[in-house]
Amino acid sequence: MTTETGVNTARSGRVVALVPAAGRGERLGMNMPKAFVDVAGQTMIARAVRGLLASGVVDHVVVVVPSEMLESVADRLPDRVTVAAGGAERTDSVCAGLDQARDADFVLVHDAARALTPPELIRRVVDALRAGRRAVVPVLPVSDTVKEVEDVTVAAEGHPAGDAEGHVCVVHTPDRTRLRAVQTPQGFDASVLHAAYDAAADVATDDAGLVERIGETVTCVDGDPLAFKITTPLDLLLASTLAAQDSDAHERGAAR
Ligand SMILES: Nc1ccn([C@@H]2O[C@H](COP(=O)(O)OP(=O)(O)OP(=O)(O)O)[C@@H](O)[C@H]2O)c(=O)n1
Ligand SMILES: C[C@](O)(CO)[C@H](O)COP(=O)(O)O
Repeated sequence: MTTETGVNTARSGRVVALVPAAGRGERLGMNMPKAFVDVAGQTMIARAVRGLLASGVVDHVVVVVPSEMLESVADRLPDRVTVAAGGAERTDSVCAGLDQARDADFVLVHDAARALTPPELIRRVVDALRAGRRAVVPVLPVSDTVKEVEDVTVAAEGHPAGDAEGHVCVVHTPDRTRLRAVQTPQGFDASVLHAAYDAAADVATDDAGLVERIGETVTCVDGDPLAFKITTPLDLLLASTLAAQDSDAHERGAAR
């Protein structure tokens, strides 16, 4: 980035990516930690790490795995990748990774479950950090109408008595043009992420949520549909199909 006076303000510094991969994968229902599930010949965690390294903008990766898998993973790590033991909640796992990223100037936090994230998206996040943004999230417009709802069995007084049978009712329809679905990697100036985690009183569903709570501005860059989170069996089917198509296309290209 260049200012009006011609001074280059691009920020240099070491980029460390944390890959929380210690989740149980309850919604996927494969009876194994989700990050170790195969997607067309490679585990989710291997795909996520390869994408980060292929971006060319990440210096080091810390994968955060269930504690019982620490030793087996440590035995077969590629260069520039280290491992930490995760915790009960995603925020605990990110905290464990952050402890191993004390030398970072910029930190990316990237779900192993977003295994097909294109390297271009990772570069967009890092470019925004280097241009001076302190917290960056990739986002997509929301295509469904989203409702805020309330369980009327636990609602405040004023609802009709007949509603108190476990109905869920709509209380509000937010303006969809102001909503975005948020992906990863989320990128941060390291000092900002450390401050957010130091101040965190409870868990949040994403890292930028903790950064918002300390009053920092979070900047949006374009996300990518391929960075979807593999959460359910349908997501896994989609990811496996896309990844298999991609490797078929590579093989056809190599055979030409
Ligand atoms: N205690 C946890 C929980 C989640 N994660 C990681 O955070 C990312 C996003 O979480 P999610 O997709 O919800 O994974 P799970 O927690 O495994 O899924 P579920 O809620 O269905 O069990 C995943 O890469 C997951 O491995 C983690 O490192 N530690
Ligand atoms: C961090 C995240 O991927 C941003 O969309 C998401 O909030 C993780 O949520 P999950 O319930 O842990 O999958």
